[in-house]
Amino acid sequence: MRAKSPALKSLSRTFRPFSRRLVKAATVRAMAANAGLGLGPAYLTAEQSSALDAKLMSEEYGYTIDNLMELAGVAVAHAVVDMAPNAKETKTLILVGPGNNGGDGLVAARHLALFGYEPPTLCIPKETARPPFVGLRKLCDHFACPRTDVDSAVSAMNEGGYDVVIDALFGFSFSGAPRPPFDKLLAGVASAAKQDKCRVLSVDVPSGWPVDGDGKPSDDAVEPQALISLTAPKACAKGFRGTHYLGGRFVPPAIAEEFSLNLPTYPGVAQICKL
Ligand SMILES: NC(=O)C1=CN([C@@H]2O[C@H](COP(=O)(O)OP(=O)(O)OC[C@H]3O[C@@H](n4cnc5c(N)ncnc54)[C@H](O)[C@@H]3O)[C@@H](O)[C@H]2O)[C@@H](O)CC1
Ligand SMILES: [K+]
Repeated sequence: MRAKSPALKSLSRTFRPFSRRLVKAATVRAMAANAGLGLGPAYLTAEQSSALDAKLMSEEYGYTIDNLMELAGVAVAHAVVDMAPNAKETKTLILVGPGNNGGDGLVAARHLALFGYEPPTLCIPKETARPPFVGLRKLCDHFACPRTDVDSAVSAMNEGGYDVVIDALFGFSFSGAPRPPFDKLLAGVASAAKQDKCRVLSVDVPSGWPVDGDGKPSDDAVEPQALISLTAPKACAKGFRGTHYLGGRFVPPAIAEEFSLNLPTYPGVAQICKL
């Protein structure tokens, strides 16, 4: 090893405390990020979200959609408990979409009924005829969740008939302009939220918002009071100013690292945390 010159020795003596402090600061920043205290989690694009989804359900990791949907849905139910803890006096409507986002809503309905809430009313404009949706709807019937149609749901939301509306219409696979009959339902929930007729909790993505966009696309789009991001928040939620929950406490550490998720630490045994 080459010997240090006296000048270099003196320089390194002078700067050692600072470099130690810098290293320490970097460590603290990383820890703070991991604990969700400072830098916050990564915001995923639609493409990254679906790659992450595929990884979780790959042969290597072994999750099934039923596993993930159950944990996502139970987290949604926990977010409702946080928003409206008075179970007996909370009337809930769940807008159920045709994909997995809708499946999360169906799971949440059952858990809310199990938690002692009045069984949530379901508005399912399009019944997806394959597993796990068929079974999830059957279970909701066994938990006495009533059904409503699009027109009745729109009127009731705008007349203050529900305290909480869960928007489980579309998640990270939504694209383009909403097609009928979802367009009418989205316009209905957006106007009810705007007039404070109910509190809207959106699941994973506020339905109708472009997933990779930078927020609410137009004045007519729904602006939910609360959002529960699943696994990790999506790009469109970066500027979200309402109550922002994170759920989906199922990510193996290696996947969190591979996707640089920077997830916060969930407190204790909680299924959700606030971002
Ligand atoms: N790994 C995860 O993070 C997990 C994600 N889950 C949920 O799964 C969601 C993604 O599910 P999917 O990939 O099934 O997709 P989505 O539930 O986002 O929606 C796909 C459905 O919406 C329809 N659609 C798309 N754009 C439309 C438009 N403009 N008008 C009308 N219909 C339209 C499609 O035809 C398809 O039927 C996530 O957002 C999350 O809620 C959970 O179920 C499980 C775990
Ligand atoms: K949604």
